[in-house]
Order: sequence, then structure tokens, then C-alpha cells
Amino acid sequence: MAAVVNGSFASPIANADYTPFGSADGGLLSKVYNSISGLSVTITLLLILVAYDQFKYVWNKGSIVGPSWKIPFIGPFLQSVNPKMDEYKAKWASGDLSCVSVFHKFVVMASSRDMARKVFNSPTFVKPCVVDVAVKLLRPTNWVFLDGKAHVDYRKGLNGLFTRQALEAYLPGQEEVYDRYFARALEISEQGDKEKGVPFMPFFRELMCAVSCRTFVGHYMSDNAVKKIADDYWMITAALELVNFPIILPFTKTWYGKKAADMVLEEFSKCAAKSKARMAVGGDITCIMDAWVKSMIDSAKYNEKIAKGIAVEPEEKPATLVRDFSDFEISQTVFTFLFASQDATSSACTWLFQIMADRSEILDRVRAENLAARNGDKDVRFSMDLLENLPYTRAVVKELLRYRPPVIMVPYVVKKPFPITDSYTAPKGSMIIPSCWPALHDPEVYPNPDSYDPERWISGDAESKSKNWLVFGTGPHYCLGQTYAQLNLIGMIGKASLCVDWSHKPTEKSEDIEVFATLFPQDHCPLVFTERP
Ligand code: HEM
Repeated sequence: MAAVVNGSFASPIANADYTPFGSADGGLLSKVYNSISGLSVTITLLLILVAYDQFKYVWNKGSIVGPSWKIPFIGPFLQSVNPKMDEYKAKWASGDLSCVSVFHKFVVMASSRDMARKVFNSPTFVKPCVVDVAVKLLRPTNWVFLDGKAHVDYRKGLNGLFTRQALEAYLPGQEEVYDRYFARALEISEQGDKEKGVPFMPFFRELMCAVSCRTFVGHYMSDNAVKKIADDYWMITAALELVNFPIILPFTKTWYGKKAADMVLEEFSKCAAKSKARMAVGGDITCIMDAWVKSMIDSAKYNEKIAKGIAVEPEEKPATLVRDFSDFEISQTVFTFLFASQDATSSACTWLFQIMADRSEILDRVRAENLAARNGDKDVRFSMDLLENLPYTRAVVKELLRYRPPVIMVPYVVKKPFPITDSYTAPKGSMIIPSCWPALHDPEVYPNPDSYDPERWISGDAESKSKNWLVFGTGPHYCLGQTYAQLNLIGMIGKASLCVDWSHKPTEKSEDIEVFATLFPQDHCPLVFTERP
């Protein structure tokens, strides 16, 4: 009978029946021989795998720019763990289409404006790609993972939450938050180092989270819960690394991220229940949840009348008919708004305060415009008319978003072979990443692209270059919150200019960009806030 061979791979020469040098009971020579042959099999196997990995990479790479070979298996994994802005810029400069391969993932970077637009606008071939852990945090049933018609239909039901009328209803809640947080900024500076300033980036993250929570769920959430979400949200961002261990292990970043996400989902569910109760008795709209619940109530009433054969005037028909959503479904969807906005708006807010402090003549113009629009009374509250009639402040915000776009690229996944050019087809399963930065820094479209110049939106022709304006993406997944996001930044900086003074305490890292999901100044923006006389 053949002796038992250890391991799952049973090489014929590792079988003890074959005993050229030793006795059948397995002498020393036989053991050495067996281990050598085991080793050579392992090495051979490894070499085959390395060769396959390289061959597959070269095959996928085809005619586009990229390293001619990859570091076996891992590729530039270490670079991707700690991404550097300069490395991204070098990659974008290397070609309209370029590639890398990290582990088994083949990644195509679409850098030029036209290549990026082509990806954004090709839903037949691509869909947004989120890191695996995002599915665990947002839950697989979340609407953001829908594709094609199902996505378009779901999104239609959300459009009503971002109309002009709806956005107007959220303004009082937002302004309340700014009142409180500007007062806190003064306290922080009062207690902090006045020479070096206090790095305000974490504060701005909390501020943006608080504004979002008020906008999304109004007063259904306590201030303490808002604070807890703001405090814990960075754990969600930290969990969203490109490559994560497939299982969530206790006390790892993904574990803390999941705990924070579960807490947010639970809080939002409670808010949905409260909103339903209040709106059922005719409450007015104060936040996004109210607006959504109201559209459910209106749709249900309309459907009921139709079912009963009651005549309904055409103007009574809701703009979009939506079904009823459970508290948890509402919570999941509203969580995607927080998820999509938190890092991007925190980045924009941080740079905006830094850039205004460094350019006092621009800030003075913002202040003058805001005071004039309020007829000289700085305490006039937000309204859509007010926010829409601040052309210079708007230019300041648009230029900020061009100069330091919070989202520099958006990962998509290729659903079926994607012939992106005549000579290159991105393979199915690869990741394809349209980049927003290069289009927004194209010197032919935005002269002196690395200088911050709001004037290009006033007397220049930047406004007409809409093809390059990729700050909010384009195509079927373009940012749902783009109008809200811009108005919010306009309102925030205009109000800040009237309520407080602030100065920047620059360091040698102030202009260096840190990439943490979005972009931040590497020194986290040391500022000192003071009362306005
Ligand atoms: C300055 C702030 C913001 C920036 C720069 C930004 C940018 C983006 C970008 C680049 C995309 C991907 C678009 C695409 O794939 O074509 C996106 C998607 C999205 N954004 Fe924003 N965003 C911001 C704020 C917000 C806010 C405040 C909200 C919600 C209130 C929001 C909600 C969304 C949603 C829901 C999506 C996914 C849409 C879909 O898949 O259909 N964003 N955003």
C-alpha cells in the first residue's frame, strides 16, 4: 500500500512507493530528497504564478501607459496605502489613459478631460465602484449600489428633496448651526495658542457634519447625537481604505467604522419614525427627511383617490410618485447623503477658510457683497433669494472647488469589455478611475490653473467651460447634492465674513496637500478666530 503523503499536493515523486535512494520505510536520504522535490515544486509553482501575474498585467495593459512589469502580486500596494498628491499628478501626466495593477486588481486611470467624461457617461459599460467595506457599512441593499434603470428610477424619487423650494426650507436649520459653531470657534481660539493658532480641520469636519445632520434630519436628533456622529465619523472615513482585510476583525479600523455606521443608521431610523409621526399630522418641512416623508404621504393620498375612482386635478398629482419607505430604508438613504457629503464638504470648508485668510482683499469683497445684499444689516437671515444673489461669493466658492477639488477622482468598475478608444478596450472587472483634477487644472481652459483667481468666474470665461467642470462628476451618477453643497458653502463663508474675523498661521506645510479620502492642507489649517469689532 502506498505510504500517506503529507499535504494536499501529491507529487508522484513525493510518493514513498518510489524509493531510489533510501529504504521503503523512509531513510534520511529519502526524506532529504522528498523535501528538495517539495521545495522545487513550490518554487516552480510560484514562478508559474509570477509569470501568469505578469502576463495578465501586460495583456490587460495593452497599448496604454504603465510600468512595463508589476511588482509580483502586490503591485504598488504600499503607495496606495499612503497616497501622495505628487504621485497622482505624475500618473495623470503620464498619459490620457494609464494603468497600474494592485494585487489582482487592474486599474485604468482616465486622466484627460475627454477620457474622464467618456467613463462618466458610459453607464452601459461601467458603474460606480465602492471599496468592499463600503457595502458592509452602507448595507448591500442600499440604493447607491443600484445600476441602470433601477438606479435612475430610485434617483428620480430623491430629486424632489433638492428642489429650490425644498432647499429653502432647510436654511434656518443650517444657519442655527453656523451661529453656534462660529461662537465655539471664538472660544477655541480664546483658549488656544494665539501665536501658532489651532489646527481647525477637525473642527470644520465636525461643523460640516452638524450642518449635514440638521439639513438631513432637522431637530429629530439631539445635539448630543449630532456631536457623537461628528466625533465618530472620521472612523467611517478611515475604514474606507482601498484594500481591506475581507473580514471585519474586532478592534480594527473597519470594525470601528462599522460600529460608527451602525450607530448613525440607528439614529437616522429613529429620526425617520419621528418625522413620519410629525408629518402625518400636517407638520411643515424642516429637513430632507420631512420632505421625503411628505412626498410619500402625498403620493399615497393621490394613489388612494385614483384607486377609489375619485377625479383628481392634474396639478394635484405629485411631481414624482414615490412608494412608502420603511424607517430603516429612509435611514440607509439619508446615510448615503452624509457619506457622500461629509469628506467633500469638510475639505472645501477647510480650504475656503485658509484661502480667505491668506487673501484679505478677496475676503473684504465677500464681506462687502454680503453686507450690501443684506441692506447693511448683518443679522438678516438666509433665504434662497439672498444666497442666489451673491455673484462674487459664488465665484469665490466655484474657484475654490476648481482649485482644490475635494473629489479628485471617482472609481468605477468595468461591467463588460469597454472599448474606451479605438485602440484600447478596458477589460471586464477592471477598475477605471475618471480623474477630475486634470480637467480642472488644464492651462488651456483655466489660464494659470495653479493660482486661485475668482475673477476668472466674473470677467473671465471660466463659466462657459462646462465640459471641464468635473467637480461633481457628470452622467447618470453626477452629484445629487451639488446645488445644495455650493449654496451651503456660499452661505457659510458669507455669514462667517460678517460674524467673525480669522487669521491663518501658515506653516511650511500649509500649501502641501494631504490626501485623506479628499484633500486637506497637511498642517490641518492653523487659524485664530477673533470677534469682529
Ligand atoms: C463640495 C461638496 C461635494 C462634492 C465635491 C461632491 C462630488 C461628488 C462627485 C464627484 C460624485 C460622483 C459623481 C459621478 O460619479 O459622476 C458625487 C456623487 C454623489 N453625491 Fe456629491 N459631492 C459633494 C457634496 C454632496 C452633498 C452635500 C450631497 C448630499 C446632500 C451629495 C450627494 C451625492 C450623492 C447621493 C452621490 C451619488 C449619486 C448617484 O450615484 O446617483 N454630495 N458627489
